[in-house]
Amino acid sequence: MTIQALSAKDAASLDKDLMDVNVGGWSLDQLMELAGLSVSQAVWRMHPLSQGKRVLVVCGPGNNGGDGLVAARHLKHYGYEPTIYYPKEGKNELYQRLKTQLQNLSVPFTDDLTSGLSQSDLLIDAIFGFSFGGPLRDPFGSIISQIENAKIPVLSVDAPSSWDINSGPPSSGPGAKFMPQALISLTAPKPCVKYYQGRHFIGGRFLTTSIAEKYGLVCPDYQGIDQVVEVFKDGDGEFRYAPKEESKY
Ligand SMILES: NC(=O)C1=CN([C@@H]2O[C@H](COP(=O)(O)OP(=O)(O)OC[C@H]3O[C@@H](n4cnc5c(N)ncnc54)[C@H](O)[C@@H]3O)[C@@H](O)[C@H]2O)[C@H](O)CC1
Ligand SMILES: [K+]
Repeated sequence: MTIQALSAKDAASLDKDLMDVNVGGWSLDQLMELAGLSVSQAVWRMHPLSQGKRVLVVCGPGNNGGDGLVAARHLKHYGYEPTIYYPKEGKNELYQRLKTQLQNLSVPFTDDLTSGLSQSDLLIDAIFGFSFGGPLRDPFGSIISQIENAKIPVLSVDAPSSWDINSGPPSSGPGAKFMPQALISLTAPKPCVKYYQGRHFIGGRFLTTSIAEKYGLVCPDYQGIDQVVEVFKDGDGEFRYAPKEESKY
């Protein structure tokens, strides 16, 4: 079965449905916890501890950044050594709580991206997700330039930051050459995945059949306790779930 993409507008609307007390019934904290847990499991799959424990988590000011903060906490418990680069901190209490949780685990925060990059084995791009709208405002142009030239693998959360959610990478400037090694789409891939080449996971195990049907989606075929499922591009460029017997999990 092919996997349908979710436009930026539909992703925001689906998010609202999930959090409607009479529709999905979820709170933002719950969704973010599951999203961040999925990100941490994608790291476990693509970059096991044996490939290096030092993970630089670059967080943006919105909920994409919140997913990164949650993922960092789980990674710390798995035995990784996360460091957070959070140049524009989100203002609401949820982000402050996530930050306190990390500080209580002695997870360091750095304001030096250059050193962070040189001292890490993997980077998590949790800068922007489905609410990104270009062009990049300061200080993110130079941050994206540094990340797209990074020598370490990158896992992007929900979308490669700086890419337009619907139309993909910018034609020039920061982000034009950005092609992360791995991507985890939350709930469903966004249309920009058409331009993406790399390892691709889906996570955010909170979709139900009725909400999926409303948006023309298929619930990902999660196996057992997994919070991620890997997807593959077939010869027609369509994304498909791995058949059950071929699942790596
Ligand atoms: N249902 C789900 O799948 C869930 C996904 N989650 C994650 O939430 C993000 C979307 O979060 P949101 O807060 O709406 O927005 P973003 O984090 O994408 O970004 C908003 C943030 O970025 C600033 N910004 C936007 N454009 C620019 C720009 N050109 N230059 C600089 N700054 C920009 C804007 O001002 C805001 O501050 C989704 O992708 C998932 O990762 C939830 O965690 C759970 C449910
Ligand atoms: K991102």
